[in-house]
Amino acid sequence: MTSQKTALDSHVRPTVTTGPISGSHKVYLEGPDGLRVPQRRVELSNGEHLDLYDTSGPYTDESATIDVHSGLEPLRASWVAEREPVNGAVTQLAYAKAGIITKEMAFCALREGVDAELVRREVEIGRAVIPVNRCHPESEPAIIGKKFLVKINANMGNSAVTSSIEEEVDKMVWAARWGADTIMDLSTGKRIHETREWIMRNSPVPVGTVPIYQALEKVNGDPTKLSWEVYRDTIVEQCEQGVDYMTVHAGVLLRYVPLTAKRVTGIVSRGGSIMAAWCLAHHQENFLYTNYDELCEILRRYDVTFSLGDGLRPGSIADANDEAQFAELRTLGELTHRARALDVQVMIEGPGHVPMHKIVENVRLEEELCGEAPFYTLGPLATDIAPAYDHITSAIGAAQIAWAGTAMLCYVTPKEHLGLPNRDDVKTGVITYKIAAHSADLAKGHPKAQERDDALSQARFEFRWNDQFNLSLDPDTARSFHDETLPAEPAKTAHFCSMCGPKFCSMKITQDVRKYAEEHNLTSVEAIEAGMAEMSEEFAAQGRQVYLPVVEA
Ligand SMILES: C[C@H]1O[C@@H](n2cnc3c(N)ncnc32)[C@H](O)[C@@H]1O
Ligand SMILES: Cc1ncc(COP(=O)(O)O)c(N)n1
Ligand code: MET
Ligand code: SF4
Ligand SMILES: [Zn+2]
Repeated sequence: MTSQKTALDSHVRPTVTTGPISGSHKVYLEGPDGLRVPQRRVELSNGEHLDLYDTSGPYTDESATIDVHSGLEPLRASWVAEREPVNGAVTQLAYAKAGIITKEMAFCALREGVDAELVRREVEIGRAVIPVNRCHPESEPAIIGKKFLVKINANMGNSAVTSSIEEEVDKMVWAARWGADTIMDLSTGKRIHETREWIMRNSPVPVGTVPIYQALEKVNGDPTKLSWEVYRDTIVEQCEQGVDYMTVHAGVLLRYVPLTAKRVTGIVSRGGSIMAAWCLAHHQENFLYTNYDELCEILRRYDVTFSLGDGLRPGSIADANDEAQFAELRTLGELTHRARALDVQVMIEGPGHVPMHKIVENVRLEEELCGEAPFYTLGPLATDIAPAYDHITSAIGAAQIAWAGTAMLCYVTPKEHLGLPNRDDVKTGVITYKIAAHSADLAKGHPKAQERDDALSQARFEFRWNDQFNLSLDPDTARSFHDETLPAEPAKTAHFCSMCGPKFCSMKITQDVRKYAEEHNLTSVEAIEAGMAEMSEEFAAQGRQVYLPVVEA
């Protein structure tokens, strides 16, 4: 285990422990121009190994941040410094339009095992984004788009009620370690700027924020006191700090607010409710909408990606796919095209609470209205009735919406609707969403997705217990569950576990069947049938039983 330190204020220096995920270590994929992409390699007991394509890898043997703070240059520092603007812009979108493959694009291509030209092309047409602020050189670029692996985001940040800087940095490290592709700092409590500074300088993954939260804090929590000027100063401050993408609720228009009046749960988006309150109090159009061009200009200077917020998303099954939600989506479509014309990258945030039969319509409409900009959805929860299990209710919706084309899934933790998640909740949320994202990758037929399932299944069938654990999303928990009943070392190669015991282990019986067939040269159907009867007697003599298949005449 290593402990990470930074050169920031020593009075609040958090000590964060990271360490390898069981049975794996860090290796590098080598690309052109000295490009190196960290990967997590699992060494198997049969002498093989598997490089996991789906994990960034920094928190395996060591963290990327150790590199940063051990005096090595941050990954992207020279990439950013060497580059000239194109058409006055420094965004990945501008470079892609100019036909340039940036280092970030090459890095993403290597990481995903695809051609760099595919990455450039998808960025150019806006179907993928690479959120990489020029001022966040520490981060390892990731590509978000439906042609690529489904990504997951982990939310964190303090609230006025609880949490400290140490706890929030700890959550960031924990989220990245278990496989979050991006994180969002949604702090609304004390020391927002300082908390974010700690997260930014230590995070190896892109960081998103919702700037209206900090703007509201600056006016003491009174939404009516907000103004474009306060907001603009806040985003410039966050751009300078290196925030890679920002949620902007510019689609909550004054005339849409009444559409929520008859909803069961009204406006559940924090940003959405703040903007609705401002619009009504001033009876003016949303200042994010009216100042949108200037907003684009600012984000363009840093290459910050828009995450156009779904301020009117449904917060209950009853409110799903209603007029308020889709009216806002149409406006987000307009804003997408305006930002793209100015070379600013765009993602679109999506719901929320949606029953399964209403999920696909959300994706198709988003694609149509927003020119296939990457969809970034919060779950959605497929039912409202299981508080304390909303990581599950939402993973059901998340797997389906990802299969239908959502590019990034925002996790939901077991604490949703109940309180601020802690570090354990962060891990549960991340693992749950890795399951949803990977299930979608499999169903979408991503060429590398099945490799891992096959490797784990093979290990399982061959009773290589340690390999089964090490190939899993959460080796620690898998191992501890197994060891709860069979902790002794020999059990790690035993041909059974405590579920069925030695005589009823179906995989063990299958192996016996195969072995017997091989030994008796039972290669034809007739021979197998003859052999089965014989084997049955042999097994019976050992006090075991096999059921012979009934073969129709
Ligand atoms: C949009 C989503 O963001 C989540 N959310 C809002 N604030 C925080 C926080 N500080 N930590 C974790 N999740 C948060 C809520 O769960 C909401 O559903
Ligand atoms: C996928 C997604 N949707 C929304 C938000 C913002 O939260 P809010 O809209 O409640 O301010 C978010 N951070 N991520
Ligand atoms: N659970 C709510 C939702 O579905 C969010 C509550 S906290 C802003 O969006
Ligand atoms: S999660 Fe809690 S604080 Fe947030 S909207 Fe729901 S009830 Fe309100
Ligand atoms: Zn909710």
